[in-house]
Amino acid sequence: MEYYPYRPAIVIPALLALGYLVYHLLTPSRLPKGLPVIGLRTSDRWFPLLRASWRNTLDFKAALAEADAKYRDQAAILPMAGSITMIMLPRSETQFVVEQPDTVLDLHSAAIESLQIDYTCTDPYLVYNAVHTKLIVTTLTNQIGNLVPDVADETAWAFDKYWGGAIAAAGHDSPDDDAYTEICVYDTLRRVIGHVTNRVFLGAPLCRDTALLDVGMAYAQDVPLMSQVLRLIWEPIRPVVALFLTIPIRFRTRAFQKILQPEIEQRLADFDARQRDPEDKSLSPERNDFLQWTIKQAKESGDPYMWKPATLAGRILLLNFAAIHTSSFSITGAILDLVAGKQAYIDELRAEIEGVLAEYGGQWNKRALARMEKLDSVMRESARLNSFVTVGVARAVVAKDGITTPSGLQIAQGNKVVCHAYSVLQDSDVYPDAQQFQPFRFSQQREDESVEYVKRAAKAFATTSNEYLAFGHGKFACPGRFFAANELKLMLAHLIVNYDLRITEGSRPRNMWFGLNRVPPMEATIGIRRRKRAAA
Ligand code: HEM
Repeated sequence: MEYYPYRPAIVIPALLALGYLVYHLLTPSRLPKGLPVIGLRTSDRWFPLLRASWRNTLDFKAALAEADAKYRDQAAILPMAGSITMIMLPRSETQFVVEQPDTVLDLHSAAIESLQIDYTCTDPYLVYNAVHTKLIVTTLTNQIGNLVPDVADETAWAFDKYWGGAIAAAGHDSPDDDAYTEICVYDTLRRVIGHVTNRVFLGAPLCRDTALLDVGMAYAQDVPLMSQVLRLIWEPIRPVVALFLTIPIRFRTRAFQKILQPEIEQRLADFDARQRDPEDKSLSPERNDFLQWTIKQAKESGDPYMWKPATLAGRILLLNFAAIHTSSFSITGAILDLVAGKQAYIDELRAEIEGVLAEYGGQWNKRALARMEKLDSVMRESARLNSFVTVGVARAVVAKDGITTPSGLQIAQGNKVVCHAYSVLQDSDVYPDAQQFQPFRFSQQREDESVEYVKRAAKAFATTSNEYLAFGHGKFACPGRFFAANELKLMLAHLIVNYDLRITEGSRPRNMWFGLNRVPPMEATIGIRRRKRAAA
């Protein structure tokens, strides 16, 4: 009993707590002085920043409402537990942020910190040297048209597997059965998206390897979760704690690499053989998918590290991380919005899709998709209402001398700035009746011929602006957005033409908040049945 205070279970946490306090007292704050703090109450006399940060973390929606009500036109400090304290700039300065070069305000440094890449990525160099992003901007975006038949084929196959399969399993697949089958929107759609997106990343048959997709999805779930936990841990001990916390991530990365290894080795051997003899008829034709483009890019770099199977597989895993959750959230939101809307919306969409497709002989292609402006409008309107981006264009101040904003605020190196996104997307001065889902809001604006063409075209799903940060904005806006827009539109069109959705007008399950982000209700279910006389 007399040794009680010296027990390790007491001494170690006490020392850690003391170290934490000393470390913070000795580390000078880099935040600008005199800025108001979002989430702060006048009664907060002790640890005001800490208390504000917990308040904001527990109710980030309320923090954003306060930011919008009080600090629309002035900068404010936005503390969050487990995140570097952010500086939220006034709405008028979003354009200033997106115009800064990455030597001044950097997206990558912000993302590396936010996702704790040094711990959550088994090879952080893949992110520090993100050459796959260049391939998205160039090759993937240029190939969208050529990839449409593959995307259409995989979409049809995957919907048949998950939606058709659920209908059959419920015993409702006979032609005269009118009953609806209940399916979970997010769970089925993330699988459909996993197959379709990996058709483009890896080609068939690998894109149908459910073990590969499961590992990729689990990795994409682990990274945001673990990075959130890691950011809560005191920096000096974080590397040690991370060794244990990231075991599942290392396990999944290894499993992903192992599944891909034979394919990568075969492709590398074929690539070399083709280089030696381009006329070699014994080789199968060169594939047109992301893995193949990455191999070519790696070989052109001349650096053997770049074509190591682990490097190539690591890049595909990172792409799965960037593409699948974002796209799944987006289409889940759109389906839930449509189901909670009116049958007339679906009828109008079907008329557009079937009309345009008939003009192209029933064949999907990029031009046909571009002409489906109502479909495009539904995706943009749903992203406006449900975007996971709540504070946008997060950038780390990397310039040695910091930056001075247009309003004269001096922000030192090492800080992170963010801009208003959610409150703008939900602002009725910007989007009239902003709380309402108006599926054809943007297609109606595009029809208005009194407005010049460029401004009308700027209402397309993938077009970004200061008022529409769902894909970010400026030079570092999401590079995959043009591909995502095409893929998601094709999927939505496919399901609208081939399935009936049970409309539950006015009752849409609410989105959820996960730290800084908003995500769709992942358990939400809807009623579906195969449409009679399906046309596509
Ligand atoms: C609806 C689907 C998608 C949404 C809503 C979305 C959204 C975003 C956002 C908000 C950013 C950060 C931009 C910024 O901070 O300014 C981003 C970055 C990124 N996205 Fe997407 N994304 C989607 C689909 C995709 C797809 C399909 C790919 C890959 C093919 C992709 C690849 C990336 C990459 C690599 C980055 C980082 C860019 C960089 O490091 O410069 N995204 N995305």
